[in-house]
Amino acid sequence: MTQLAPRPAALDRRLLHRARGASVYIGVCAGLGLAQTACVVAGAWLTASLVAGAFAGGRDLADLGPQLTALAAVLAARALLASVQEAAANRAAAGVKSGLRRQALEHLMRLPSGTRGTGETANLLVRGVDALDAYFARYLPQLVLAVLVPAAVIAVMLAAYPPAALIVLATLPLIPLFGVLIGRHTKARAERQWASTAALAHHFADLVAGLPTLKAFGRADRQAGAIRVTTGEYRRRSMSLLRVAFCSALVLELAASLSVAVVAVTVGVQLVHGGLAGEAGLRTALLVLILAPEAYLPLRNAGAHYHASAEGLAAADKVFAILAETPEPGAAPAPDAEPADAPALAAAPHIAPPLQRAPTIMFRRTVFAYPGRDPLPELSLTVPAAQTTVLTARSGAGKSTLLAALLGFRRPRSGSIAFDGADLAGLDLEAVRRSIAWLPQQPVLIDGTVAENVRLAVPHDASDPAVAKAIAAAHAPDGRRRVAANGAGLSAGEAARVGLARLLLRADLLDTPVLLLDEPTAHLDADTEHAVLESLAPYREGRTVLIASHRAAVRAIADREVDW
Ligand SMILES: Nc1ncnc2c1ncn2[C@@H]1O[C@H](COP(=O)(O)OP(=O)(O)OP(=O)(O)O)[C@@H](O)[C@H]1O
Repeated sequence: MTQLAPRPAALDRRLLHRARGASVYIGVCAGLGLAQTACVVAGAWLTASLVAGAFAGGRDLADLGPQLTALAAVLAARALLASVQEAAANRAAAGVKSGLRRQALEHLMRLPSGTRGTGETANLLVRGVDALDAYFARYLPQLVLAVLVPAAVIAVMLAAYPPAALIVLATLPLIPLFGVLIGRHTKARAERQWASTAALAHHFADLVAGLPTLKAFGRADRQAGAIRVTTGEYRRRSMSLLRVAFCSALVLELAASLSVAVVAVTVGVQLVHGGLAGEAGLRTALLVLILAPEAYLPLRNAGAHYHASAEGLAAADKVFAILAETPEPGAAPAPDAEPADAPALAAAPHIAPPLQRAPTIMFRRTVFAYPGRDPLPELSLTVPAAQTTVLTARSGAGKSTLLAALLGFRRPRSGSIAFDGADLAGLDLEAVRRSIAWLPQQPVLIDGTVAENVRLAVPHDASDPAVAKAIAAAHAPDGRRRVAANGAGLSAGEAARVGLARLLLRADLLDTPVLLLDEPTAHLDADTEHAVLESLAPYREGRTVLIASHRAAVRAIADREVDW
């Protein structure tokens, strides 16, 4: 599992920079925050004037009518501003989240494949990024208010009753100070909690995929036990994070309440001793008493929401770690690459055109190695142009690895691969891939019809007759037949033929000079195998074809067989 990157600052610049519209949102927050601050001060002033006028000034309802109306208007404006704020926050959060997901997905497509867990990545981009709601919709607006409201309150208090302003000024820093101290403690817990969420997602994804096998071997109950352990760990860590969040809220609440109490006692003593006398004195005392809690409220809220947004920030960190990973050489630039990416793109290999004719493919002293495994034996091999070569090496010798390497999905540890003498490492991978039609050993099938699955073979939309032709040539099931995710609903042989139809459609529409087929007839009966190989014959003409197979019928069509 990748390590979490360092914790982002309270106001995460990368997040604001990466997310289009986020800076506009901060501007909107600031504007709304200013208006809300004005409402807070005006509301306090009007309430204090009304109460002081009624009790110390002896004014009746008719006298106080205009002020009452003004107070109602201020309260209504405050409620309206809060709902506008909420709407803007949700809109901004939705935009930022979809932007981050899009950037991460586009970047993931440019990274070497097979390097990260599916469950973990899906969890990060769905649940993790969703957790940013708390950051954008609740924390950021409170952060803006936490700057504006205390400043306004202190300014008003300085004018009305300076001792109260000094008390607020002295005690206010306690809130962020305690917040930071507790926040440091939260950091490690939030990271651990995120790690256990990721482990849980990974475990679930694996379990669901392998459930039939586990049931067949009577291991499903054991897995339930493993899930119990993982969920128990997740629950323990979530509770521990929540405990810190509750304690933090309590400490901040306590600090704020004590500070307000000090202000209240000071004002009360002045009222008793006549320091604040008459209607004006009562108005000042009430104004200070009403405003004092308002000074602490946004800071306390910002502290509380920071904990709620910690998970989203930890997830954003991981998304940035993905965005910082170096794309594979020759990967297409991101559609909206940031200006900062420009030098890296300028240094990308020369963009070569797709291979124009059937190439000779050469593996020169190539060694492949998987992490934690002994390297596969060194291999030198020439695949002649416009011929069909069948790889018959034993199972596990590295045939699929070889085919994947031609697509740039695996890179040799040493040695080289060349198309017509041009080293693959120096070619544009996108262009090379456009020149190849590939049938993997287990074609990935998506939820949809057979025809929709076949259409995936080409980047643009293929015509119905072209799809139908490919399906017929591959002897694949009817194009209208439904396929569930992962090919559920099709037999292994049918799934393989849908994969083959993809290869044929791609070869037809993109005129790819190279065909790579990994065990194309592994699940087929002799008659269907014969029919499929016959259909393949015209597509092999004038193309460099490389097939991994041990089947006698496939070997029979080979111009050349290679074993090692
Ligand atoms: N992702 C991976 N991680 C670790 N080892 C791998 C990975 N993929 C393949 N291997 C190992 O690399 C070796 C070659 O695998 P590969 O699938 O290329 O063989 P193959 O000749 O195609 O086998 P088969 O005929 O059974 O399909 C095997 O020992 C396999 O266990």
